[in-house]
Amino acid sequence: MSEVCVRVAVRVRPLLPREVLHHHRVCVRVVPGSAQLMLGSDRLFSFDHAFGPAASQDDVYESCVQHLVKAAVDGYNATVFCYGQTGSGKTYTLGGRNPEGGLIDRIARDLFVLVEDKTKSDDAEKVTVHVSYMELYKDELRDLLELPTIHKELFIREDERGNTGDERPWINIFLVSFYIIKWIG
Ligand SMILES: Nc1ncnc2c1ncn2[C@@H]1O[C@H](COP(=O)(O)OP(=O)(O)OP(=O)(O)O)[C@@H](O)[C@H]1O
Repeated sequence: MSEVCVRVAVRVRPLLPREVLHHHRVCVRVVPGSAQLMLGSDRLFSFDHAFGPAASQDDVYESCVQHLVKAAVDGYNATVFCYGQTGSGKTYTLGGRNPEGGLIDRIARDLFVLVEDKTKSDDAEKVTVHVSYMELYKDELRDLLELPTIHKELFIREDERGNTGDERPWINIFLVSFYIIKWIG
């Protein structure tokens, strides 16, 4: 695995139909064959990965995320997060409401394949997968696995070992085991 702990990818989304209609123009472009982005004609920014408007969800997943799923199953901590201004494509990239699916779909698919492989190996241990799904919007925390709580005050707490999520019932945590989802909240 790479020695670098934090890697940054930039993704330029295509113009939306309404932007084309309003004659908006793209002002950034990926320098071909590089991980650099040119803003205007002379401002160059370097990243670990740079994806242009034609990049697919698979391109992003396979270059930036897939190896982290493997690492997580091998016992490493891994975090992937999207950051950007409103409308820049964070939800799209993660997988919200588009037929191609996104990172979350691909992570879930590969995670269970890897977990299943692991449980078949000779030194197999019991593997459990937990999932929580929350959104921090402005200063409000929303539990996306229990929409009726959307207007409740929710908190994230850490225990003495730095683990989050033990503060149930604040945030729902579901135990997921081989595609069977059981409520343990
Ligand atoms: N790579 C892409 N290819 C095609 N359409 C995209 C792409 N990225 C984003 N879009 C479209 O751009 C619009 C805005 O994207 P999205 O909702 O993902 O932004 P966001 O960063 O999550 O915004 P917000 O912070 O407001 O929730 C959506 O209509 C989405 O379908």
